[in-house]
Amino acid sequence: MFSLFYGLWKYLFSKTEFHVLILGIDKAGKTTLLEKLKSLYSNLEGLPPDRIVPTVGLNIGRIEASDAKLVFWDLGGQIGLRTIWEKYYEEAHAIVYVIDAACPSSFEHSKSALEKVLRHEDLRGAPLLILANKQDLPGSVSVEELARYLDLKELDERLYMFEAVSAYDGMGIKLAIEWLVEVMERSKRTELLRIRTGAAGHA
Ligand SMILES: Nc1nc2c(ncn2[C@@H]2O[C@H](COP(=O)(O)OP(=O)(O)OP(=O)(O)O)[C@@H](O)[C@H]2O)c(=O)[nH]1
Ligand SMILES: [Mg+2]
Repeated sequence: MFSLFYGLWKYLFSKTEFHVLILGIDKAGKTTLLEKLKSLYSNLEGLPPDRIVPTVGLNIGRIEASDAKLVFWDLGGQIGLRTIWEKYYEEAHAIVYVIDAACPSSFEHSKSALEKVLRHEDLRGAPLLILANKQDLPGSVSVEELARYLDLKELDERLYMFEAVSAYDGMGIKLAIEWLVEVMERSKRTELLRIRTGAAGHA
């Protein structure tokens, strides 16, 4: 009986922990973004950009933002590492897709990798935040231009937003995270994941 009430209490009052996948092709700036998030939202000082190396495994970052707990999973974007991405899809509440907005020659590649992500059944209904990163660099394109380049057709009813950011100076990041928390809180996918974890917890 106690465990039933405790389960209900936890369900109603504890903060949901949201799992957010940071994806994008190599060198887009995913790990630099993760480190910036740590600096902006926690007492931890994130690694400076010159200490960050290409990701091979998984980097994890935990922050609290807009009264929610967020766990970020940052994966390697090199082509041979992308098969690992899908192992994390099922448990992800949302996707942050990072694009190097200062490198138009990589847009086609970024677009096809993103389309593949969006087609995956395990990510159905997951809100999508597309970040046009490296806005501190001259020549970086705006979100409008990037959206035109990508011309995504697979969005259906998915909640999504484009945001111009810089993982170096932090531009746009807080706005983007605010949006992310808000949509994760009201997305049907969050409800489904909550039911699934609840059911697993009581099995
Ligand atoms: N100017 C500028 N450079 C950036 C920014 N974000 C990342 N970079 C640089 O871009 C390069 C790649 O950054 P990473 O964070 O390692 O990229 P990644 O997406 O994690 O790459 P993989 O781990 O290989 O998938 C590094 O030289 C970073 O310093 C940014 O906002 N502005
Ligand atoms: Mg990385």
